[in-house]
Amino acid sequence: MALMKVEDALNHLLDGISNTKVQSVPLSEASGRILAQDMAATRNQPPFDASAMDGYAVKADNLKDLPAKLKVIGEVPAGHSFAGEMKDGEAVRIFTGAPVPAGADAILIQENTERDGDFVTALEPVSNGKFIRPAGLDFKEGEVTLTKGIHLTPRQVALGASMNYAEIPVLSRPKVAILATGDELVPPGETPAADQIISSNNFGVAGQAEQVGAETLNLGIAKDQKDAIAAKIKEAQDWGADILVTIGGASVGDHDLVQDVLTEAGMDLNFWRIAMRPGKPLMAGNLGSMQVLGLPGNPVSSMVCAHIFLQPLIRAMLGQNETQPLQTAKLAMDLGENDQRQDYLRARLEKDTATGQWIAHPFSKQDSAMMARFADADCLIIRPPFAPAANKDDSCTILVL
Ligand SMILES: Nc1nc2c(c(=O)[nH]1)N[C@H]1C(S)=C(S)[C@@H](COP(=O)(O)OP(=O)(O)OC[C@H]3O[C@@H](n4cnc5c(N)ncnc54)[C@H](O)[C@@H]3O)O[C@H]1N2
Ligand code: MOO
Repeated sequence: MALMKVEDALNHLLDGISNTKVQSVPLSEASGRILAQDMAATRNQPPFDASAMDGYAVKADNLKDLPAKLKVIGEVPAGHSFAGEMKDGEAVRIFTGAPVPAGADAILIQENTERDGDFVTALEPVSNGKFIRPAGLDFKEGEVTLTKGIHLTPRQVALGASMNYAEIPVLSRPKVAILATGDELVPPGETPAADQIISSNNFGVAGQAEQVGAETLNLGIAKDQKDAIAAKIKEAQDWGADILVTIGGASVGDHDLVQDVLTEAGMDLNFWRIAMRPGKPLMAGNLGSMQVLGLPGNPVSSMVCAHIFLQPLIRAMLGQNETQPLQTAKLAMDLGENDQRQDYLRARLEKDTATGQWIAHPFSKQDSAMMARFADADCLIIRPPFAPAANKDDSCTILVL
């Protein structure tokens, strides 16, 4: 079977993906979510002409000849209104956020006054409208201030609150169930037998899924037995997974059963085996409405495939279709010519202090089982299939991790 190009596989995977599942969440849970509908203000903000300062509501014309003595006819704190109308020669004591009394057209800050009993003397002039926030200054009723599809930041959540929404309609988080497979695996914290290792990939993959907005379910570890794997697939379906991610058992060995079990359960295979390194045995398919992504078991392979395939899939389900931005760096060493598989070389980044450019140092060992090296990497150097040999200082394409 020929290997499929990464780009073609990604196009197949993302073709027709969307998510129309919408839920309402309280404001306290809205930050970081994707807004599912336009949101219009249900009121003006401020809802009235409001004082921006602590001082006196005045008529600006009364302050032409200074000092000007005005009679203080009342007081209006925030949350209260002044009943009645102010006339020439009068002032109302006012505080920040309070509605401006009828008849007043400016706020004189208290620092520019002298108070004496029921009278206040203005020491400075004030222009018409000074320190008054007109009704609707911030936003007006009916105005769409939050548009569908945005990634809600804390600022936008605060805006939603000030528009008087207690809940916000957001796209549901894609549900990603993650299954590790293999007789050799035990969960972290247990005592493995001499021939066993610790299952680690599922935690890294879950973290990557959550990073881009998914909800995850750790299905644990299935032994290399068909019925054990089948039971876990059923568990994913019962949970309502949008995506089932399997880890391991994707290759061609006698104990690589995952694809067989999925096929027996009714999966339509989308693609299998990609021209990439690491990640060659990657598989994708559909089991009913559930997307299935079969990641290779080697720890670095599963993590790189999650970057290149799982994260874009989740993001597409959240309507976020732009691709991960790639950058360029200078190579710190010569590289030989590449074969048919697109290479993702683990590398450390260093900043050239003279030019400000990134310099990428590929690790000398690139074994896809070496998680400690991968954890230390800053980027992946992407080398297309059949890339010619490259020299130190040549430009290279990197994906910053
Ligand atoms: N004859 C061939 N053999 C292999 C090929 C091939 O094309 N022909 N491909 C190789 C490549 S490339 C990869 S990658 C691996 C992937 O194989 P599987 O997806 O079947 O993975 P496993 O065999 O189950 O495991 C590989 C390796 O990773 C460890 N592993 C698995 N799951 C976990 C986990 N959850 N946490 C930590 N480590 C895990 C497992 O113990 C193995 O050491 O196949 C090559 N073989
Ligand atoms: O290409 Mo496989 O994904 O090691 O290491």
